[in-house]
Amino acid sequence: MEHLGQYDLNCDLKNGVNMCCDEESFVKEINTTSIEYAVKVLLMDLGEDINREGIIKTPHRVAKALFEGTRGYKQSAKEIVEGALFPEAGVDSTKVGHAGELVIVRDLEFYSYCESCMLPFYFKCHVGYVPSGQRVLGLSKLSRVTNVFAKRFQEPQRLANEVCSALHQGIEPAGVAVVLQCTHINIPDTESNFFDSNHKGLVETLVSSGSGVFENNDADTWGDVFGLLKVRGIDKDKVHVKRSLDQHWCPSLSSKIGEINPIMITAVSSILKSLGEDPIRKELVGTPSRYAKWLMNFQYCNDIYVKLNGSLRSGVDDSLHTNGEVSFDDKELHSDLNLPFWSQCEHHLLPFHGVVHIGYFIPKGFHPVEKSLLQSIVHFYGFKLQVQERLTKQIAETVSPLLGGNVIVVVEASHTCMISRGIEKFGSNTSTIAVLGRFSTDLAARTSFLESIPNATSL
Ligand SMILES: Nc1nc2c(ncn2[C@@H]2O[C@H](COP(=O)(O)OP(=O)(O)OP(=O)(O)O)[C@@H](O)[C@H]2O)c(=O)[nH]1
Ligand SMILES: [Zn+2]
Repeated sequence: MEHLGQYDLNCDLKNGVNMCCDEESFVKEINTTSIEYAVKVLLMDLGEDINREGIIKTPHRVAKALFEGTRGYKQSAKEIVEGALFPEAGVDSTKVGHAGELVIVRDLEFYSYCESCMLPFYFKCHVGYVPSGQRVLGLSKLSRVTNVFAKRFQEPQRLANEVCSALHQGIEPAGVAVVLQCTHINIPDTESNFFDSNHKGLVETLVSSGSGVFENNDADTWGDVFGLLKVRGIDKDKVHVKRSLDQHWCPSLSSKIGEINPIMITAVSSILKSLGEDPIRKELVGTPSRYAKWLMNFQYCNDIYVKLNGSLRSGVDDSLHTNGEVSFDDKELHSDLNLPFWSQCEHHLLPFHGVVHIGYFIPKGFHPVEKSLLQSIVHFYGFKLQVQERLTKQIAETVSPLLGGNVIVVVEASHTCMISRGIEKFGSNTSTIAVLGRFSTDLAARTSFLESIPNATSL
């Protein structure tokens, strides 16, 4: 069990500005100039034209998103709790000092910012407490207090400790228990495991924190918590597991950084400072390099032949080009499904990721095109500053001459910019289609391809 850091409730009050205001007034309160300047430096270092249509407003959007995503630094957990404690006697309040029964709110969904790589990470929070002093807290405040600490640069264990400690100090209950299920995007290292089909696109971790009657991992009270979390597949052995120090949560901590332009590192450090963070705080020391390295994955490069070192031709069975002589009746529909991709939304510099499905006709008895070649093309267009419609079109236009001119490409993706901020629609995802040749006129062909796409479990 991690030691509960004595959370300093008063630090909030020093600069506690109630930032639960609407977006308009929020935007007026922040000064985005320095972050916008730093984002322009980063975009230029990626080889981008900062005046091009899709990204001219990106520096402002990124600044706004970062301020929104870290507004917890300016919010006060103490104020949220103070106004929402209600008198309520427990069932057996005659027994002196009876603590009362567990109250737990489950399945609260949030995004926080990873302090190691500055990418948003998703977490599901289950937070409970055992009331004492015949008072209960307004249920929504358990979520609001969690959000104060979520909207910061965080690491899962510290996040759980801070939520637990702030609630304990605010409610003065018999004890608080917090369990977080955290998920972090994990893109392949564009050098090493680019095509590793076992690559896990998301990494997960489970953490907990307890105070008072939950201070001890083996306390009976944890039994009640896990009794109510069992239905979510969460049990004690998975949560109260001792993690070795080198078991990194953030995938960027286990990948080599290599050469990073110091100008980019300075720009990212200035972004952290503008957000009120301290870039020399030990957990943040390597973060500017790691974030710059992430961005370098999406460097501007338009020469697919260079990038795919000429393999565009070698993986193709030339007979696919004898389309003229082979009638469509002698062709069969071929589907290459679930080609993973990761990309970066050019509007917010936030990842969107998912799968690409490619359909085309091949003469009966001929070999389909190497899947790895199609995967290279998908990665080539994915690892750019993109919008999903353009990505879909570029893939279709590039594979079409290789696949005989009749292609359909479907991209299914989840956009971090629509889930972790702005409209915050958890679980939403976007599908886009591009069709060329026969697929643009033949509904039956499109339908039979779309029917071959498996139900996306989670994107
Ligand atoms: N068509 C399309 N839009 C995208 C894609 N990725 C992000 N966007 C959208 O880009 C738009 C940018 O809109 P703006 O109003 O300039 O920026 P914003 O204020 O951050 O927008 P919100 O996300 O609505 O808060 C948003 O509506 C995003 O959803 C994409 O791949 N395709
Ligand atoms: Zn991270």
